[in-house]
Order: sequence, then C-alpha cells, then structure tokens
Amino acid sequence: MIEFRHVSKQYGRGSSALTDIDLTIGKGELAFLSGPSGAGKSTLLKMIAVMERPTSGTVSVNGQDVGRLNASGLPYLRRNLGLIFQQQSLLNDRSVLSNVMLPLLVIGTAGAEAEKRARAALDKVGLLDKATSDPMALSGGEQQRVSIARAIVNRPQIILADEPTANLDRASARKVMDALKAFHGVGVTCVIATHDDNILASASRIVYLEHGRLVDGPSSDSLQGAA
Ligand SMILES: Nc1ncnc2c1ncn2[C@@H]1O[C@H](COP(=O)(O)OP(=O)(O)OP(=O)(O)O)[C@@H](O)[C@H]1O
Repeated sequence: MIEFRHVSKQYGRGSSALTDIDLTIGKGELAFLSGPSGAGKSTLLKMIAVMERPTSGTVSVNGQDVGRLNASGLPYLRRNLGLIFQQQSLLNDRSVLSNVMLPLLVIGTAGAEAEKRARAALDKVGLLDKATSDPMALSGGEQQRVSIARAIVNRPQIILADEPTANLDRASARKVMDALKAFHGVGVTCVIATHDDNILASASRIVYLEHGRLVDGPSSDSLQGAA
C-alpha cells in the first residue's frame, strides 16, 4: 500500500510543486495520475521511489516511511519497484536482452538465471523475437515495452510509470497499456501518470492533480465521450 499524508514538496525556493496531498493507493490497485502539465504528477511518482523527498508530510510504502530512508535502505525499497521513467532510457551499446538482464546482474543474479528471467520478461511484453536486436532498431512503442520488461524483471510489487505512452501512436500505446495491465492482472500495484484521454477513458481510478493539489477531475465516464 502507498500512502501520502499531508505531503508537500517545494523545489528550492520555487513555488510548491505539491501541496498537502492525502492519498492512499491500495495493494494491487491500478491508479492513473492525471492533470495539466506542471501539476505535479512526476513529482508525486518520484516521491514514491525516493527520487525526491517530501518537504513536509510522510510518504509510506507498505507501512514504511520512505521519505526517511537512508542510502542503505534505498536499494531494498527500489528492488520492489519497477520504474518506467523517461530518463531511464535503454542503453544503445547493448542488445535488448542485455538491457533487460542488467537489473538482475546488478543485484548479483547468475548470468544463466538472469538470461532466463529476462527472456521470460520479454516474452510477457511480446518482444522475445527482438532479444538480439539493437534498441535503436525498435519502434518507440517497442522500446517502451522493452523498458517495461526491464522494470518487471525483478518481479516488483509496484510499477511506477511516467507517461509510458507519450509520443506513441494509438496502436503502440494500446500494446504498452496492455502489457502494464497484464501485470496489474497478476496483483502488481500500478501507478501511471498520463495525459492520454484514451487511456483515462477506461480507467477505474483517476487521481487528478491541478497546481500541485488533488482535485476532482473529469471522470472516466465523461472521457469516454471525448476519447
Ligand atoms: N527538479 C526540479 N527543480 C525545480 N522545479 C521542479 C523540478 N521538477 C519539477 N519542478 C517543478 O514542479 C512542478 C511540478 O512538476 P512535475 O514535473 O511534477 O509536473 P507534471 O505534472 O509531471 O508535468 P508534465 O505533465 O509536464 O510532466 C512544476 O512547476 C515544475 O516546474
């Protein structure tokens, strides 16, 4: 379970990126973060992964106040998180398979086991046939699905994705979302930031932010007409 209690975040001396956020995302839930550009969606995701820490308030993951974790506690938390962030792009000097094996090799998994699990992860996102390809030879949607395979290869309990369908055409976006929903289907908690009305139209839970505050946004019912 992910809990925000009275969480505010200010970057430097700038205005508040998030203000007094109270939010609970249950275990196994699929929650979408939406709202205009600059509303604080990425900041909220980053605080769950402790890529940023709250200025005040508490963020807890499975009962643990992660904002207070020290450097030695972070790897343990992150092992339970699958992160799909734009900054974490694929390494172009390695094959697709090697990119997906990397998180396992980093934590000391033996090569043969890492390869087996990386192949299984690629299979889950429908890209086993691209294992030996160079990431640059893949379409944007395929690259994003490789990122998902890399994020889930550690079998995380929680997936955090920031605009996973940005810059993708509708068919590719659907494949990326289907891959994410499949993990939700086996009990993984997913928190996904998106502007994409097509995705939001079928969302069961939308957390809507505006100017760093939680507000009642458009419902998925009202988006169904727009999408
Ligand atoms: N590292 C940073 N340093 C200073 N200000 C930041 C930093 N990151 C974000 N901000 C500011 O915090 C606010 C929220 O940004 P954030 O990236 O969380 O919004 P967002 O909803 O994810 O936007 P987008 O949809 O454009 O990605 C913005 O005003 C942004 O300029």
